[in-house]
Amino acid sequence: MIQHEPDREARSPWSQHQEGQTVRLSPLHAQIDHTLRIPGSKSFTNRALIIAALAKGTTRLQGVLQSDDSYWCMKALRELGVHIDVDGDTVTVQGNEGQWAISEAELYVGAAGTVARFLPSALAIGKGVWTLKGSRRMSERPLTVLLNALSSLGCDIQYQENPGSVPLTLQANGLNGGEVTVSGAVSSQFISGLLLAAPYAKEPLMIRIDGEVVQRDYVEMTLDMMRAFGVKPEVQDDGRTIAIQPSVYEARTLSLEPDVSTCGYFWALAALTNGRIRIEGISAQTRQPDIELLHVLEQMGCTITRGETFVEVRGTARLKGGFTVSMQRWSDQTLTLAALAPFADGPITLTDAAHIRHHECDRIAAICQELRKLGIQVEEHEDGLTVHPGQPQPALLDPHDDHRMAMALSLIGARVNGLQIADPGCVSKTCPDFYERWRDLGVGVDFI
Ligand SMILES: O=C(O)C1=C[C@@H](OP(=O)(O)O)[C@@H](O)[C@H](O)C1
Ligand SMILES: C=C(OP(=O)(O)O)C(=O)O
Repeated sequence: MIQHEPDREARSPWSQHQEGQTVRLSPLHAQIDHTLRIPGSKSFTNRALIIAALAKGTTRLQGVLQSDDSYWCMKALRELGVHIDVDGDTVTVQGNEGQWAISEAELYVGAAGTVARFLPSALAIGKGVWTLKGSRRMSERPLTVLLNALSSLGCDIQYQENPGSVPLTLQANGLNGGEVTVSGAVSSQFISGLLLAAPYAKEPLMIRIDGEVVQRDYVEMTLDMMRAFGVKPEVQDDGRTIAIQPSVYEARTLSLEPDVSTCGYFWALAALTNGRIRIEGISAQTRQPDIELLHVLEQMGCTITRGETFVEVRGTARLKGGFTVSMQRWSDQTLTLAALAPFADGPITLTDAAHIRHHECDRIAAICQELRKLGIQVEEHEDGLTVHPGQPQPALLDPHDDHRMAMALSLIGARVNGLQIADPGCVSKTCPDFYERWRDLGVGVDFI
């Protein structure tokens, strides 16, 4: 029934659903008119945790996300001897000034791209031997570009199964400085990973970026977070070269923004059901690239109010389609738009997102497959898809063990009676209580 067996080991204790569950959704019983708060950004959470671990002093983070991705990040850091105290969404981290207390350990990164791509460089600055393991899917996701860069800077990497992927053993004796060239054409996280550790290289490190970077704003988020902890990256050559002097992160007290990628599902729900959703604690000026969704919702006929500390979306009786949009900068919302598209009055084409074939699943193939199960006409392209207007028919859908597939497809369940999604627990990667939130907004949610 479900083709893509979930990798249960990658679900953390913060996951809220049991094995074998399916969720059955039914349309809203009243129009949505709500103000919400959304948990902290996964991207800021894991950047802040890793920097705080490397910092001098005790950092206090507020608005930390509690989900699988942040759980595996904290667990790995704890296994490296970092003291982390969690009190709700407030987390205190005692920094190690770049010296890992435990010099031999096996670390599990789960299905978290941020942990798999940020931890190797942070380990490479230390002295020790560490084994990195991850979910089944993680061993298929690209890592070679980052690992080659680390090898060229003096880190020894042995692969246990396939060259260029986890599981692997990393033997480090400090990260050399100098120059390294890295491509961000498949993932921006390779560049972010190198940057996060760069202040602790033995000599100044110059990172040269080769070619176009997908989702470049995530690199800017990394640079912003480094600056917030007192390190001053020197960005030159239109952002293509970044120099980092040997320096130390200084502990801070920081409040993290809500996760705009998660906000996207809630704004899209208002768009789709002609409702109103205001999300507090976020400004449209955020660095998080998925905020771009607002422009497309506007183009589709929604009304957006951008306050200083909130963003509100009001839906429309008929969504407008008939356009093409490049998802290169904010591709985590590709699935959200693909799920809205059948309800628009013209086809929607999403382009420049070939890299999402390397995310939690091959997202382009997966969304096409699932939309077709609903009777929707879809064309798959190498770098995206075209979705045609149609009336989705209820079906049992497979989220391919991908949180964003489940959350995006759940939008359709707010309009189509009896839509079922297998393994709803996969939402715990970034939003463990997604279905409870959906239910609180009036969508019918039954676990069967
Ligand atoms: O650095 C980050 O926090 C992220 C970078 C992006 O990944 P890629 O650059 O690998 O596409 C994004 O899709 C992911 O959800 C978070
Ligand atoms: C691509 C994603 O995650 P990761 O950090 O694992 O790359 C995502 O959350 O959509």
